[in-house]
Parts: sequence; structure tokens; C-alpha cells
Amino acid sequence: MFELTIAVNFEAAHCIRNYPGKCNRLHGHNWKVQVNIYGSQLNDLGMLVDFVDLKAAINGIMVNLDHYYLNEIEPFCRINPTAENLAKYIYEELAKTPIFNENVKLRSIRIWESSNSAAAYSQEA
Ligand SMILES: Nc1nc2c(c(=O)[nH]1)N=C([C@H](O)[C@H](O)COP(=O)(O)OP(=O)(O)OP(=O)(O)O)CN2
Ligand SMILES: [Zn+2]
Repeated sequence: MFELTIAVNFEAAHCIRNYPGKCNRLHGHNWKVQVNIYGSQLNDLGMLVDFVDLKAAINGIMVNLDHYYLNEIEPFCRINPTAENLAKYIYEELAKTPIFNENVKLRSIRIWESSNSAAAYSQEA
């Protein structure tokens, strides 16, 4: 089995609604998003997926988050823009892209809110 990891960054503001502390106030993060995929079959180039294609797919999602006030945009106008909810949203959006097939599977999305704090989402047990 091969596993690939790429990372991209975006900047966005948010606040955690009903949070009992400073995080209920408007503030921003430089978020880092790590994408992990896996599969067993390499193509004729010896790649599971071209990093270039994987980055293009995740960047297609990042443009909907970068430099936004997350609380104002879907789905975070309805659910809190926590690292956990962001990881699930990015996972579900990326899973819809044609990068994935019988041989190439999405393992997890890990999102770093700061250099010390991250949350990950996957659909595996
Ligand atoms: N499980 C989660 N906990 C918290 C989240 C989250 O998304 N998931 N988010 C926040 C806030 O966004 C907050 O900005 C982060 O708080 P904190 O870790 O305290 O950030 P600091 O940069 O202030 O970190 P220090 O280590 O205290 O400097 C809160 N919790
Ligand atoms: Zn925050």
C-alpha cells in the first residue's frame, strides 16, 4: 500500500459561537490542511496520483475558504467553524473530486489551527 500526503494553507477568520472564552471573539488563523490518500496500484509513471493533480483538487476547495470570514459562508453560517467541522467539510468536498476511484482512496484530512493544535477527520473505523 502507498500513502501520499500533501499540505496546503489558507488564511481565514472565524469565531466559535457560544464558546465560553476568548475564541467566541472574531480572530484569524493561518490554517494548514494535510491530505492523506492511499492505494496499491501505481500508474505507468510510478505514481499513485500526481502531487500536482492532488494539489489542484484541494486548491479548488481552498478558494472557497481562503480570506473569508468563515462564520458567514456555508456550511459555517449554520455550524461552528471548528477545526473538526472544517476537516469534515474539506474531506467531503475533496471526496467528490475525480481524483478518487477504486484504487485511490481518501484516508484523512488533518487541519492545523496553529502549530500546536490540529483535528483530523476520516471515514474509517
Ligand atoms: N477541539 C477544538 N477546540 C478548540 C477549537 C477547535 O476548533 N476545536 N478552536 C478554538 C479556537 O479557534 C481558538 O482560536 C484556538 O484556541 P487556542 O488553542 O487557545 O489558541 P491559541 O492560539 O490562543 O493557543 P495558545 O496555546 O493558548 O497560545 C479553541 N478550541
Ligand atoms: Zn480560532
